Amino acid sequence: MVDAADGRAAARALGLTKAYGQGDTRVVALDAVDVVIERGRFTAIMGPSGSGKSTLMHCLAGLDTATSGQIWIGDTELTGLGDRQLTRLRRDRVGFVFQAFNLLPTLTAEENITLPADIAGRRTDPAWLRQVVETLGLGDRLRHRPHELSGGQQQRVAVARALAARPELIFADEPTGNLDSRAGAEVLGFLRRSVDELAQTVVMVTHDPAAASYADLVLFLADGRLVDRLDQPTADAVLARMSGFDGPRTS
Ligand SMILES: Nc1ncnc2c1ncn2[C@@H]1O[C@H](COP(=O)(O)OP(=O)(O)OP(=O)(O)O)[C@@H](O)[C@H]1O
Repeated sequence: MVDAADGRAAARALGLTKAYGQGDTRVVALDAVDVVIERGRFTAIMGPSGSGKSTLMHCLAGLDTATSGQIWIGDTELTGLGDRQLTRLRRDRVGFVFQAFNLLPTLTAEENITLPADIAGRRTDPAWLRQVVETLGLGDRLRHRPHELSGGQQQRVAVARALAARPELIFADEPTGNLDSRAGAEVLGFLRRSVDELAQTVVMVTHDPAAASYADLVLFLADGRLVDRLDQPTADAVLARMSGFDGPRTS
């Protein structure tokens, strides 16, 4: 295991606590979480509904701020950064894939992939883009608009968009939630390849043990705490661990 000072950490948190609301309505979504996300690995975050998975991802990605504790991406401490600095950090160093593909319908696949860089006034490295497109099997789909693509292909475009700027970290929140199991498996296979062949770092929140089995490591949350981890997970082993926690979601 890597400790918080290790250079292999793509992101890390120490004593990360996140509370919402005040007084009687106060909810502690994360309770003093220490976590290390290793570079060049595929990490899945699992746990029952309400256990804090999305909150953890949002805090690590700089989309939400901590109530207390510290968070780093690489060597940059997020806690203490202002909104503008956080926005720049997310834009330059983090890629996102969500359950909804969030593609612009009037743009081609290629235009969607390069849109974030275009908006930031930056050129996407053509050699890298070619490699991403090839790895994701999108070479013959670049001129298509989203409605001409299957759900799985649209999500692959969204993954390519997240990879285009060569981010230090990709966060994926239920990336297969809108896909049937075959298309979901395909997208997960491509996320896996982006780690194995493009040396990317992926953190994925999922409810699905089969999806988690594509990861190198599964972190389990329950009631806002990290309660377990599983290396080289299989779907069966993930399911067995899940059944040990409070009220795992079956849907
Ligand atoms: N903006 C918010 N305001 C108040 N409470 C919140 C907010 N966001 C999350 N919570 C609460 O924090 C806790 C953790 O929520 P979170 O969304 O991180 O869980 P999760 O594990 O991602 O759940 P799910 O699997 O259902 O998406 C829950 O009790 C939730 O109700």
